[in-house]
Order: sequence, then C-alpha cells, then structure tokens
Amino acid sequence: MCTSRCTSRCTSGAKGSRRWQKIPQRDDEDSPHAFTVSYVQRARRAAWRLRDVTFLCADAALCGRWVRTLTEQLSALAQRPRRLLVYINPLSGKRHGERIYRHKVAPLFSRANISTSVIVTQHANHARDHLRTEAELQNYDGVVCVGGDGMFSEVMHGLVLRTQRDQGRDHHHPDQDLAQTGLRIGIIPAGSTDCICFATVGANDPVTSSLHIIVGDCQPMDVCSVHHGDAFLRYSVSLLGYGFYGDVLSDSERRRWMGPARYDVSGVKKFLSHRYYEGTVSYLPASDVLGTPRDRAPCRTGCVVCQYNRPLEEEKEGKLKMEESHEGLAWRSVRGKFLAINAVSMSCACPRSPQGLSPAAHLADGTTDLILVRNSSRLAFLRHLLRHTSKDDQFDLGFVEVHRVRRFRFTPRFCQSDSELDLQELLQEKEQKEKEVAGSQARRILGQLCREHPACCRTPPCASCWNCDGEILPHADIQVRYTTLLLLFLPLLLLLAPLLLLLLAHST
Ligand SMILES: CCCCCCCCCCCCC/C=C/[C@@H](O)[C@H](CO)NC(=O)CCCCCCCCCCCCCCC
Ligand SMILES: Nc1ncnc2c1ncn2[C@@H]1O[C@H](COP(=O)(O)OP(=O)(O)OP(=O)(O)O)[C@@H](O)[C@H]1O
Ligand SMILES: [Ca+2]
Repeated sequence: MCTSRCTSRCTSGAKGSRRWQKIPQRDDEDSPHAFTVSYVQRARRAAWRLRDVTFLCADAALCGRWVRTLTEQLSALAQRPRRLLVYINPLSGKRHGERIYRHKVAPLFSRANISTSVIVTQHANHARDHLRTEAELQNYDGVVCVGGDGMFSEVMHGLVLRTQRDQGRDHHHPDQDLAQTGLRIGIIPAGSTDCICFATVGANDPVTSSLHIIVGDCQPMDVCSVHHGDAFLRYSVSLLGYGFYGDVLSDSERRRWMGPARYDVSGVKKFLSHRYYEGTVSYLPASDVLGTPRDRAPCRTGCVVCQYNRPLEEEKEGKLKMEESHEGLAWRSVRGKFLAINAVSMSCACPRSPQGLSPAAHLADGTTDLILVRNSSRLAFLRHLLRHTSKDDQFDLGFVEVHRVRRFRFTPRFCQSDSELDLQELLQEKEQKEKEVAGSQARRILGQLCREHPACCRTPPCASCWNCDGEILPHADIQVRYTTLLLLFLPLLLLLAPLLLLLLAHST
C-alpha cells in the first residue's frame, strides 16, 4: 500500500557516494513503477519508530519481482505473529486504553498483515477468566494486553493456569514445577505504573511496543509462585512488597478515581505514618549464580547472565533438588522490624524509578532479589527512597540488605504460635516500658505493643499486606518460589540484521 507520496530515489552523487534525495512525486502517467518498504528505525531512549522508503523501478516486471521476493522473505520469518488475541482494559491508567489501541496500535498491526480479535474487558478478571476457559488459543500466535501491570497479570494468570490445567498439573502444590506457556504475551502500556513494559522494553510507548510485537521474537521471564500453606495465592513477575509498598497499594485502592496520582498521595501518607512490621524472613540464597544485586550490570534482552543462571528445563529438577537437599544448611533466617520487604523478579524500572527497585535484577535468571529495609528514621528511609530516582545505590545504607534468592518465606510476628515466641521477653519489654514512662505515653506505647501481639491482649493484630504486582494478597504468611518462564514478544537481539526489522513491502 502506498505509504508515502513523496518518494526518495537512490542516486549516485558526484563522487559516486550513494545518497538519498527527495524528489517531488511526478503525477504524469509515465511515473516509474515504485514500491514502498516500511521499516523500524531506532530512536532515542529505546523508542522505535516506523519509517518508509520508496524504490523506483524502470519496469513493472522488476518492481513485481522485488515485491514478491521481499514479501516471501518476510513471510518466511516464522517468529512473526499473524493472528493476535487482544484484551483492552478501558479503565487502566488515565482510561485511554481503547483510544491508544485504535489510533496507534491497530493501524500498525493491519499494515503488517496481522489479524486481531479484540476484547474490551467488561469487569475485573474478565481477561483472565476468558483465557482460562473460552479462548480458542490454537487460533492465535500470541496474546496482547492493552493496560497496566494488573492487566498483564490477568493475562499471565489466565495463560499459566490454562496451561497447567491442559497439562494436568496441580498449581496448588507448592513444589509443582509448572509447564511453560506456548503463547507469547505482548504489552501495550496504558496503565499507571507500567513497570513490566518499562523494565523489559526500556520505554512506555505504545508504538514501540507494537513494533516489538510485529517483529516479535520471544524473551523469557521469571515468574514466582506465591502460596499460603498448600493454597496457591498468585504469580508475580515484578514486585512482591510487604510493609511500605503493601500499605501504599492498599491505601491507594480507594483512590482509583485519581488514576496514577493515587500512588503519590498514598505514598506520602504512608511515608509519614512510617509503620514498621515485625516478622521472620527465611530465604534460600541462589548459590553458584553469575552476578549480584549490586553489580550494576542491567539485564537487557538476550542477557548472557540469564542464559547462564537459568536452570534448563531438564537441569531444573536436579539443580533445585540439590539446593533443597541441603535445605537445613542453605536456608537463612532474618527476624526483626521492617519498614519494607520487597522481592523483585525484575528491576521494576518505571517512570517513577528509572533504575527500578533492584537495577541489576535479571528478567529470566530463575532468581528474585529480596530487599530487606529494616526500621530506621524517616530521614534515613527518605534517603533510601530518593535514591530510587537517581543513579545512587539504594542498597548502600546500613539498614538495607539485598539477597539474590530462589525461594523465601515470611512469617509475621503475630502469626508465630505463642510457644515459638518468648512471651516472657514480651512481658519484660512491657514492664521495662512501664518503668520508663508513665501516664498517657505509656498507654500509647503499650497499645502499640499489644496491637502487635494478640497473645498479649488478644486484640486484632496489626500487619501490612503483600502487594503482588499491584494486587493485594489475602495472607501475610507466604512461601514464594521461582517457577516457570513466560514468553514476551521482544526481539532477543536488538542488533538483528535490518532485514528482520522490515515490516512489509507493497507496490504503490
Ligand atoms: C521523594 C520521592 C521518592 C520517590 C520514590 C520512588 C520509588 C518508586 C518505586 C516504584 C516501584 C514500582 C514497583 C512496581 C510495582 C508494580 O508491580 C505495581 C503494579 O503496577 N505498582 C505499584 O504497586 C505501585 C507502586 C507505586 C509506589 C509509589 C511510591 C511513591 C513513594 C512516594 C514517597 C514520597 C515521600 C515524600 C516525603 C515527603
Ligand atoms: N473492564 C474492567 N473494569 C474494571 N476493572 C477492570 C477491568 N478490566 C481490568 N480490570 C482490573 O483493573 C485493574 C487495574 O488495571 P491495570 O493494572 O491495567 O491499570 P493500573 O492499575 O492503572 O496500572 P498499573 O497496574 O500499571 O498501576 C486490574 O486489577 C484489572 O484486573
Ligand atoms: Ca529474576
């Protein structure tokens, strides 16, 4: 199809140097035969743009041969999607999802001869349930979600749960290895945080994401499974956050009408309330892996660290069994008061934090970076937060520690049975406080102690909740393990030959 009226012609310059020059479109009937090729041009900051170039041919036969050859070459690229299932969340972010798709994405898909089935979701979990039950997955080469991280999470859950059911695996069993999903997922960013898109593509731009899908390859991604005892809770690919990020999320839920700004309002509010939470974190460090959370080597698609660290399918059994066989030895425990416990399977880079919560976390290395922020002063915590908006090392603070782990579990203090906890210690703490302060202040402090331990005064415990990719988990006591790999529409090697980045060739 003719995509540009102004045609460029390759002419040999004075010194034989070949250069393009724009020549005005000749309207007379003997205008030569021409065909237009659309291609991807990399712009600044990981953005991709569509460009056209038109070639003039002396005669129709030559023109036809060029178009046929190019079209054959392009259709031979097997990894390119031909048919996509698209879910649009009309309420994501600033509620521009549908407009973004219709104006920016659909025209590109049609130019690349991609057929689409579009579903605008009518309620929460519509996409997840449709994927899990009704969708005829064999008719598609991939699924696209237009929305934010929550929409991606829905599509991911739908695909992963459907795959487990189809392959007869029980996802409730915490040690059950999951089957890989066959279909790739493409993300068109239209949400409030969009950290999954930003951390994988490097930009939150619908056109760039569309072009990645069109030239698509597949980029694997870590997925963590979260269980409470033997009950499956959710999968996570970005942030599992307890304490600060959990409180920010639960407080922001009632402010959805504010759109993305809801997180900043709740963020300031929860920063000022400065709550800490007691509990025990146990984790299984990832042994014999390349890289550390502080090596400042960011993960890019095609990352060699990921390829080295990720247990291959057949190896996975052995490797994890080996680590678990030394379970007693390898597991470590940390007990204390935490402002935030964050487990990130990827950097979680997003517009709010360009480097992300853990800048050197890898997309598909089979590990999760566990960040423990212990109780500290507001000023110290603010310094830690501020470093997320610059290139300073947010782990280089005394009250912050980070570990690269394959599994971890968390038990909030109020969950431990009385026998485990030294009640004596608690009562002594109370008597000590009673001696130190008198009157109303004592009541306030004792109130805080009591609230934190039902065994003391049988009052409902105060705890935070887990923020799992932007959704609230129903339990605070969880076990988390690295599990399967997802596949995203991302070209593995961004430096592929230009031909692969061509979109299509059409005679004009
Ligand atoms: C003073 C500036 C400090 C800036 C601190 C920036 C840290 C931002 C870190 C962003 C981490 C995003 C992790 C992504 C999680 C997603 O799976 C999830 C679903 O989309 N998004 C959220 O949970 C949404 C989480 C959004 C959290 C926003 C937190 C905003 C904190 C503001 C604190 C202000 C303190 C000011 C004191 C006067
Ligand atoms: N049609 C719908 N009506 C109501 N809720 C929906 C609908 N479709 C999806 N949802 C739910 O809306 C929630 C938010 O969607 P999404 O995450 O895409 O936007 P966001 O929260 O603004 O972005 P982010 O997660 O990046 O911050 C998701 O949990 C999703 O399950
Ligand atoms: Ca990872």
